[in-house]
Amino acid sequence: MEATTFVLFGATGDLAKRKIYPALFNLFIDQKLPQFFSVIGLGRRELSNKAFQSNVEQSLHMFSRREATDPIIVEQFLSAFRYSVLDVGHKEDYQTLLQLIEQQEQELQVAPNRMFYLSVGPEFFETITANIHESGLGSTDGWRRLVIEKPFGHDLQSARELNKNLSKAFTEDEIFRIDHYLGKPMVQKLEVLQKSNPVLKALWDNRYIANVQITANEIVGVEERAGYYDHVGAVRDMFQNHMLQLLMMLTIHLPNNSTVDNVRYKKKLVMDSLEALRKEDVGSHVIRGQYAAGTIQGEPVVGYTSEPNIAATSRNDTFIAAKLQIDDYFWRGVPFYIRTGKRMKDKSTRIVIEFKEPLKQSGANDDNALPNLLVFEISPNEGIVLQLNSRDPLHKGEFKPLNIDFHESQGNVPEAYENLICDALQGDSTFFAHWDEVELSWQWVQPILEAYEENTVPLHLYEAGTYGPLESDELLKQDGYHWWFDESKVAEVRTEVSV
Ligand SMILES: NC(=O)C1=CN([C@@H]2O[C@H](COP(=O)(O)OP(=O)(O)OC[C@H]3O[C@@H](n4cnc5c(N)ncnc54)[C@H](OP(=O)(O)O)[C@@H]3O)[C@@H](O)[C@H]2O)C=CC1
Ligand SMILES: O=C1O[C@H](COP(=O)(O)O)[C@@H](O)[C@H](O)[C@H]1O
Repeated sequence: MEATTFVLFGATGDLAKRKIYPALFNLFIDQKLPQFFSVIGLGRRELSNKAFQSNVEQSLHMFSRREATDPIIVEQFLSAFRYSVLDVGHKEDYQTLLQLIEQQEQELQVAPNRMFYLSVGPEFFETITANIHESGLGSTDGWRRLVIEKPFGHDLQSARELNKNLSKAFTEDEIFRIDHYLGKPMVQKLEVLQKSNPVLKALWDNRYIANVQITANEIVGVEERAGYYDHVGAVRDMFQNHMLQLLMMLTIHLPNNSTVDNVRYKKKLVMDSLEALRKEDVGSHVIRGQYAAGTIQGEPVVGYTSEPNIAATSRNDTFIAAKLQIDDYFWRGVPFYIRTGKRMKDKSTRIVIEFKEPLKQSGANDDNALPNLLVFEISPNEGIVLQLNSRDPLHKGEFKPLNIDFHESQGNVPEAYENLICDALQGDSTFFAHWDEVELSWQWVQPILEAYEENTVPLHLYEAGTYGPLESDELLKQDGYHWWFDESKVAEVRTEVSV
């Protein structure tokens, strides 16, 4: 891997501490960092290199999946870290930074490859990229890359504005937009599983698939993020980015030897084929929810509007469920149900593919036959389950579901940020969001944002510790389906199964 200077804006922040340093450490242990690799951390507060290194070390002890117990290894890792004071609006700080980077590149005699990682609030993105451009930091003989964190805009118009401004300093090929769901190992496997397994490939369309359910349930509430969350809600925080990315990754049809460009092109095709939602139809396709007080894992929790720093009158959404249709050759007629919410009963991110039931249609004695399901468990555990119908040896003539269940051992699974940072260092943008996808995603959700803004869609309260408003069940019920694996339904299925 080529020599790299990793320039980290926001080096004293939460994301750096919880995700970026642990990811770099794990990559270091796995020998996946370039031989010549240095990190320059930036922030407004004054810190010596030593104090910065000590903060980084602390974050490893708190958040790394691998223990940072060997002092020699930890010392080697930390020796790559330097700190420089930078206020994003102070042009002179960029000159100091440039001198520091050039001095290091010369001392080490390495190529001037620079990766600028913006782990700061989105309000700084434009100022920082403009200053990188003007200061000469971006004028390098080596490569330069920009890594940015979501949110990429607040709506369609602001996203376009942001992109226009970023494009003044970096080309699309140089911009790596992180969507951490694309770094999750199971999401990265979706592409390979589908394109490299004829058995799945053959079933991957509307002839065999009845419906698809994509769920990201969270137990946590708004936590300390009121200032951010109360302005974005579930639709912007999770749906526009992570959930639509999951939809794209699942539904693209790729050739065996697909390239980054294929993946991006096919994702764009999916988004282009999504049936547009008219503002007046949002009420019949989208369920908006907000959590009320309830009980989670035996503990009482307050409702959203009683959370610290949330106004008692807030109508912000903490839950969304939506029905989408892709109008293309492969998926026409297959409903995709997507939901995500905070303060739900359990933490689970999964995709369930429910297959059609030709047996039912043939009039066979199939009262206890369940549909075939293929389940991708994304988190907290990673696994794949295939539910088939088998013969019940005790009750001849009846079916007995059989689950083929593979779960990855958790210790072996790299964190999303490890995968993504490693890819960005190699210049591989397969698992980063291209501007086309981002723009089309905002375009699709824009009528929802407007309907919410105009309050033309009901806001359903749901008790914390449940699976969201009952209306979300109705969304599927009207098509003859139900959400799989909500706990009560699992119990139902298990009763049928446990003979
Ligand atoms: N935390 C998380 O889990 C996630 C965060 N994100 C995104 O990552 C980004 C960073 O979030 P997070 O780490 O939580 O934010 P924090 O508020 O914890 O950190 C912000 C960082 O920005 C620096 N900063 C603030 N103002 C300035 C300034 N004027 N000049 C220079 N540096 C400044 C701060 O350093 P100092 O005070 O020293 O100046 C600090 O290092 C955001 O875009 C967020 O949306 C995305 C997904 C998850
Ligand atoms: O991006 C975000 O994701 C987290 C959920 O991520 P996960 O990896 O734990 O599933 C969510 O809590 C947060 O609100 C959102 O900003």
